[in-house]
Amino acid sequence: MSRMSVELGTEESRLAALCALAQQTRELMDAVALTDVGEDDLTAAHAALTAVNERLRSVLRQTPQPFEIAPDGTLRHLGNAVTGGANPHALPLLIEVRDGGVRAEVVFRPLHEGPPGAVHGGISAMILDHLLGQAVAAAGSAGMTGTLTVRYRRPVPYGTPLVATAEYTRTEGRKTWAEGRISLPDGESLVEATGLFITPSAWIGA
Ligand SMILES: CCCCCCCC(=O)SCCNC(=O)CCNC(=O)[C@H](O)C(C)(C)COP(=O)(O)OP(=O)(O)OC[C@H]1O[C@@H](n2cnc3c(N)ncnc32)[C@H](O)[C@@H]1OP(=O)(O)O
Repeated sequence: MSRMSVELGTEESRLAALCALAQQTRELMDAVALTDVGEDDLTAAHAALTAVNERLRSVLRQTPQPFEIAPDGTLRHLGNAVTGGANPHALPLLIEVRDGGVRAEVVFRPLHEGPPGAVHGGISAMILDHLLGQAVAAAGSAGMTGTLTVRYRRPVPYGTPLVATAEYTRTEGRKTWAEGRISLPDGESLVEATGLFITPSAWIGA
C-alpha cells in the first residue's frame, strides 16, 4: 500500500529561515557599522560576503515578499522596509493596534546614525510615515502618503527604548489625516508628525 505524505508548513519553514537570514544580516550591518578590526579581517570578511552574496543571487525574485495572510489569519508583509521580518532594512517594527491608534516599541541602533550620536531624521520620518499609515488603515481608510510634516523637537537617541504612537484624526472623502510621535518612555516627545493619506483613485475606480 502506498502512503501519501503531506508536508505541512514547508513554505512557512522556508520563510522562517529567510527571516532568520534577514536578522543575521541586520546584525551583520550593525557589525560593519561598528567594527574596528584590522585590514586583514576586513578583507577576509569581504571575500566571505562576496561568496554569500553570489549564492543568494543565484535565484532572485522580482519583488520582495508580498502582502499575504499568515497562518494565524493576520495580514503580513514580510518584504516591508519598516515592518518586514524578511527585509534586512526593517528594524523590524512590531506594531500593536489598540483602541484609538497604534503603538510600537522602538530601539534604534548605531546603524541609524545621522548627526553624531543621534538617529537620522529621515529614519524617524520613515517610522512615523509607516505608523501614521497604519493608524489610518486601522481606522478603515487605507491610503498612500500624500504629505508628511515632521517636527524634530529633540535629537532621537539610539540604544534606548522609545515608544512610537499614532492616531487617526479625521477623514474628508478620500483624504484621511493622522498624527503621531516618537517619545521617551516617560512620555517626552522627541519627534512629532502629521500626515495626509489619500486613497488612490485607482484603488476604488474613482
Ligand atoms: C497599511 C500600510 C501602511 C503603510 C504606510 C506607508 C505609506 C507610504 O510610504 S506610501 C508611499 C509614499 N507615497 C506615495 O508614493 C504616493 C504617491 N502619490 C500617488 O500615488 C498619488 O499622487 C496619490 C495616490 C497620493 C493621489 O492620487 P489620486 O488618487 O489620483 O488623487 P487625485 O485624484 O489627483 O487627488 C485627490 C485629492 O487629493 C489631493 N492630493 C493628491 N495628491 C496630494 C498630495 N501629495 N498632497 C496633498 N494633496 C494631494 C488632490 O489635490 C485632490 O484634492 P481635491 O479632491 O480636494 O481636489
